[in-house]
Amino acid sequence: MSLSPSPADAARTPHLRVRTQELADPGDLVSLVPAGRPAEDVMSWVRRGEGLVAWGRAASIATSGDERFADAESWWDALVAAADVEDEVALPGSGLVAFGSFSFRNSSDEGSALVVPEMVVGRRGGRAWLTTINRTSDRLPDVTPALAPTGVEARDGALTPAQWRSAVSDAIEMIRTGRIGKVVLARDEIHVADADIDPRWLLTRLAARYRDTWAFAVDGLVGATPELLVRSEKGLVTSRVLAGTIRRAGAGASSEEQDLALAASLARSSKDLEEHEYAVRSVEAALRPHCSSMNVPDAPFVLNLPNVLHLATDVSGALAGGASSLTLAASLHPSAAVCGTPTNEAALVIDELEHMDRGRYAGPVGWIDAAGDGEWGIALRSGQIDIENPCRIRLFAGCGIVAGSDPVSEVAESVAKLSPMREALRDD
Ligand SMILES: C=C(O[C@H]1C=CC=C(C(=O)O)[C@@H]1O)C(=O)O
Repeated sequence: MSLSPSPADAARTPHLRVRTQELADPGDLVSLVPAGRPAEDVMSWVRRGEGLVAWGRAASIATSGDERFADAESWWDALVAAADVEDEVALPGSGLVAFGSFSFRNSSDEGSALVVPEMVVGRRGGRAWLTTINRTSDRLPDVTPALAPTGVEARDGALTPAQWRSAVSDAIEMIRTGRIGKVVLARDEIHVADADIDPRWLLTRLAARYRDTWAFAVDGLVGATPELLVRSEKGLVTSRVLAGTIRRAGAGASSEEQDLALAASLARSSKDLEEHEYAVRSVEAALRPHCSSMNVPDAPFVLNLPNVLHLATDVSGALAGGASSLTLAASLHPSAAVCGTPTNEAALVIDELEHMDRGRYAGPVGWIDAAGDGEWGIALRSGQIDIENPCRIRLFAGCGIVAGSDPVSEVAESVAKLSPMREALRDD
């Protein structure tokens, strides 16, 4: 997987002592994260009660720029080579793991990070485990309830909704003149509480309400993404591609009949099918060089979330060449689900029209283990807690724009995509 580290790198590489032991069912994973940790030291990757939660910081690297993925991977390879690991569970995600979050753009002012926690609790297929890293105690901390944010006030981010709607109109014009085929435009909003925001509160609410998403937290970035950029496990690579969205009638209000009608209209919408096709093709093109064979379904299915329905395609492949999950995530980023087609021109349009640095929103977020296996989502439906001022969180949402898009509907779709985080910040 990697070249041996140079003697100078080896001298700088921390020597981690890692122990994984089987655990009796620990109950709800998110509620195990202890109170009082800074937001940047709380980690999660949980879906339907399974996955990983972690806390503390045994080692970490901050990277940025064009080489952010490669630099993080070299650091990780050196760390793995130097670690002393005893792992009685031997499942993907047991033993040594790092959680990562990477900026959307090479030029972002917000860096990227890989963090190796001090304690990890995992559950998979009914088995649970505890991993400790450079710790002598293997006692789980006491469970303490998460704290609801109070006094939360919201304000516009870089653009007001009206300004963003006009940016969407400009994008549609650029598409009609043939400059690009598709672009994904995002907007942000700022929420400020009157005390530090507890990431455990957000995770608990997101994991309970959005069970088909991955509730993640890495380095202060917290969210519930429905989109799996890549999972790589024991030679099998999978990716869940989403693009093309319809709003549901209202939280909990939709009847089964309404949902079926909405799903049928989404599955027939030529505008959404076009938007989706761009995203699937970009994922297929990025994965193909790493796979000996691939399965790309001809037609999408409809993924039903509490706030929206999405067109979804599960792409899979047999890994050839042994790239790590992080290398695969780097090759896939940015897919047309978050950038556009053609990629470079769409990225320029994003710069021209969004007027903001996306930071880590829409970048890869997830985890990697010592074998290189891991799961990387796209950081959607999320917010970045400000590490300097943890009372403040910046939320994001974006929408794929194609020739047939309507600016007013796109603003409404962005509101629906902001709703999981807006609701998670409430105390009711
Ligand atoms: C960019 C976002 O969603 C993407 C993923 C699924 C559906 C999308 C859409 O229909 O526009 C977007 O491509 C976001 O949620 O911020």
